[in-house]
Amino acid sequence: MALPKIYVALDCQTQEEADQLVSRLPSGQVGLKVGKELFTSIGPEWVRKQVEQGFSIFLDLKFHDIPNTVAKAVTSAAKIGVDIVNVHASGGSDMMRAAKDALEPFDNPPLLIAVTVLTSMSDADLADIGIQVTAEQQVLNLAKLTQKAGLDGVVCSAQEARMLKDALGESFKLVTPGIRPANSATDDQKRVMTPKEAMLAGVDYMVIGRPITRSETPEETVAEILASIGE
Ligand SMILES: O=c1ccn([C@@H]2O[C@H](COP(=O)(O)O)[C@@H](O)[C@H]2O)c(=O)[nH]1
Repeated sequence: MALPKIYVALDCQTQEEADQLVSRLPSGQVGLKVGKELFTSIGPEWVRKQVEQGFSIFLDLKFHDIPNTVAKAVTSAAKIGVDIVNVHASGGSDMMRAAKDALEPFDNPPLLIAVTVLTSMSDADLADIGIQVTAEQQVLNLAKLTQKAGLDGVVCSAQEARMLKDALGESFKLVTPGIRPANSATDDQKRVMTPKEAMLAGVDYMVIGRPITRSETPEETVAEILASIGE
């Protein structure tokens, strides 16, 4: 079954807040992205419950560790029944291959995606950590490494989407946070695009958090965003 185009980032602290938000989202039209904040607060049981209720889940824990540890972590994620799980591409080829191999025994494994350069980082931020190429070049380098390791795609900014589709093919999946409807605050995101621009650039799945979760009327904001991308 096709996965939803938009995953709502449920960045909150408590089960009550998460339940309240989920109750205002149209199931079947959007997926849920569970990241470090919520997962560390309330754990896998709540995520399993959302899977049982029919939500598609992107478990965004960005595993980055030695190959054995990451392989075991993605196995645990697949057992929860999530549709997308991710690792950091900068963990290297051996780590990414170990994660991919760990998903082999599953009949219906999640998409395995690698984070390239966080959408909150600019060229200057990369220079600060000793990376002397542009964010765009580093995204391309890590995306090539990811594809060679056999993963399904990458997390990147929608700004890099067209370049990656041209270089790596249409079937290589692109998952893009840093999505901001026109006139929304960019917050801590530095490489951003609107939902419509992202769709035109060829993005497969968009992650949108605060523009929806901070809205007084999240259901209406989701409806407006879906309409803007023709969904
Ligand atoms: O490069 C990345 C990787 C992950 N994220 C996550 O996506 C959401 C974005 O939330 P917004 O409120 O729409 O900014 C958040 O959960 C991040 O952890 C990312 O932003 N960039």
